[in-house]
Amino acid sequence: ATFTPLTPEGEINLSVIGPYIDYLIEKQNVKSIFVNGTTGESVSLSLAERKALAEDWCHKAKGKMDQVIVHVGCMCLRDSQELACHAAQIGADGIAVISPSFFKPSTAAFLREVASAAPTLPFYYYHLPAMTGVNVPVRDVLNDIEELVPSFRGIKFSGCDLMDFGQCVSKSRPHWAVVYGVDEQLLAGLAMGANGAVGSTYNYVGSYMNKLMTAFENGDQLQARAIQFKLQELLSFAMKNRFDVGVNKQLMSDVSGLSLGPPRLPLVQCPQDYAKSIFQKYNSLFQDSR
Ligand SMILES: CC(=O)N[C@@H]([C@@H](O)[C@H](O)[C@H](O)CO)[C@@H](O)CC(=O)C(=O)O
Repeated sequence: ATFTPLTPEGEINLSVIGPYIDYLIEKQNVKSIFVNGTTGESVSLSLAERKALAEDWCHKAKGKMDQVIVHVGCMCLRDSQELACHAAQIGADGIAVISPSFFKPSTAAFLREVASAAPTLPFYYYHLPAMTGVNVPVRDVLNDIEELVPSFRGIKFSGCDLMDFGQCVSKSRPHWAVVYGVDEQLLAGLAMGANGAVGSTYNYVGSYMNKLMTAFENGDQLQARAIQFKLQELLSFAMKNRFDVGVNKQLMSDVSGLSLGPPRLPLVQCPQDYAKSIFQKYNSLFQDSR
């Protein structure tokens, strides 16, 4: 899940996107990206900014990355449809939609209507209950979902309810992706059957977490756990203080050397002292990961 590069003045900074893609591929072994999601501060961006970013990510990742999934969720159905239609025009590999969260849905009709604006694009439902407050079990959303949304191809599950996640895996079809999005417990998601991962921390621990996935596939639980525990140690250090997109983005800038800029209000920039201490913690845990 990519961060959105901003200039120090807070404007979107497209000049960073090319080097950012190269960094992810070369240093983190990350082959696919999820843009304009939570990490990308999509809810703080205008439609015009989201379109410009999506276009640039798709254009610059072409021939380099396997997939660019564009998140098009908005509070307003018409806005989501406009972004979905735009994603199809710019050659995105798929779209994802988070549930609207002010007026909370009781059916999957919103998903159906967004998907219908880009019927040829693979469609993913993005579940993030801690942020949206939409706690409808995803296993229920999946009932007859392909009749409702013929382009449905999977779930990005960023919740902690592993029973619900397991039920999604159990109900999934072979052509779906069921990817897990709580990085600090990816191993549990893999044990439950996740066939991929999307998350913010893979920006700077991607190569490491790829090793976790390989260890898991090889049945090396001790190695997989050791890697998971390191990420947990970094995040529990950060969460004791503050760990939001502002802090996360600063850490990525420090690790990668890319100038990702500040977050946009209402998020605020990470204080310098704190940025230093979290970067030190990162280096003490992951110095061999870059
Ligand atoms: C709430 C939140 O931001 N969750 C992150 C996680 O990667 C999260 O930052 C990580 O697990 C640390 O808690 C992702 O699930 C979000 C994500 O993939 C996105 O940017 O759309």
